[in-house]
Amino acid sequence: MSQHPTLAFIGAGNMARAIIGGLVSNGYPAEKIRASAPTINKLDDLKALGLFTTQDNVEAMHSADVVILAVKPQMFKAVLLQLAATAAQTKPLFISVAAGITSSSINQWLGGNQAIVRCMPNTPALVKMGTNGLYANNSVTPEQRTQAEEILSATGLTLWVEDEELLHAVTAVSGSGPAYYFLFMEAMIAAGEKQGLSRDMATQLTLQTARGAAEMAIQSDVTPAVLRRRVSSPNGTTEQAILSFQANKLETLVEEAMQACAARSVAIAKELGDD
Ligand SMILES: NC(=O)C1=CN([C@@H]2O[C@H](COP(=O)(O)OP(=O)(O)OC[C@H]3O[C@@H](n4cnc5c(N)ncnc54)[C@H](OP(=O)(O)O)[C@@H]3O)[C@@H](O)[C@H]2O)C=CC1
Ligand SMILES: O=C(O)[C@@H]1CCC=N1
Repeated sequence: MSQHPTLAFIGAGNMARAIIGGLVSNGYPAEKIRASAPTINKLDDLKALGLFTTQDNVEAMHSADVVILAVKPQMFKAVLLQLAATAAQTKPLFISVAAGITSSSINQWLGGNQAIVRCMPNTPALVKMGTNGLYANNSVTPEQRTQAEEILSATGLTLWVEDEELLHAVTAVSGSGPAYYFLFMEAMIAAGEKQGLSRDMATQLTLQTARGAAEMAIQSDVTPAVLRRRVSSPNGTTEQAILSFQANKLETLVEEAMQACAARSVAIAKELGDD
């Protein structure tokens, strides 16, 4: 990034910390990052990293070029109403990472005419392996679009959607997706242990296999389905595991889980939004 805009994180929980960690380890100057949250002692580690920390959201936002909204969706309305007066004066770029809450609700709560990028990130941002689905409202300038993309690409992949509704699907795939893989890892570790491996060995084998499979799929010019078939020798061992997954309807389980995830994102917009 040629210049480092001043960033203010409103909310400094799991997602904000993953993005901050990714940015700082990518060389983003800590003194250009501010963070606010109500429990000041939870911010000690961020302060130790060199960030300016405060309990006062308006103070964090003051003179920030980009304000990253990283509180729970339930807190959005109250927090944005508090920021509206400053937003009208300073006109920063807002980046919201909240699931469900629409850009029109955010704009309304901020008093209107605000440049808003909605981002659906994920926690692997912490290790610069994040995935960000981005949407910009009509007030976002081309320069601000580039700015948002530069900031978030320091944490991983960035892809834009032109239809905001698609962020529900992005949430179901990549926003919540790390949890599905963690669950699968938990299950593989437990099953490996049941077959006699130590917990440590089952964990190492599982995690390296997940890393290897993901890296291979990314680097390969063939689909995951082809790679799967290459592991599955005819009448071999893998075939039995795949047949067992299919008999237990893995594809249906995944589809239903992702539909439930997207439906919750739609419901959050209705329950908590003002559209
Ligand atoms: N976790 C994830 O994997 C992902 C999360 N998101 C989105 O990120 C957002 C945050 O989620 P997550 O980080 O998991 O949640 P957390 O509960 O971990 O973090 C919420 C943060 O908000 C702070 N907070 C609470 N009230 C206020 C307030 N009034 N003003 C300022 N800060 C406040 C909390 O501080 P304190 O601890 O002091 O109460 C905490 O730092 C959500 O909108 C979620 O949809 C999006 C993609 C992935
Ligand atoms: O579970 C949640 O609501 C958030 C949004 C996507 C991932 N975590």
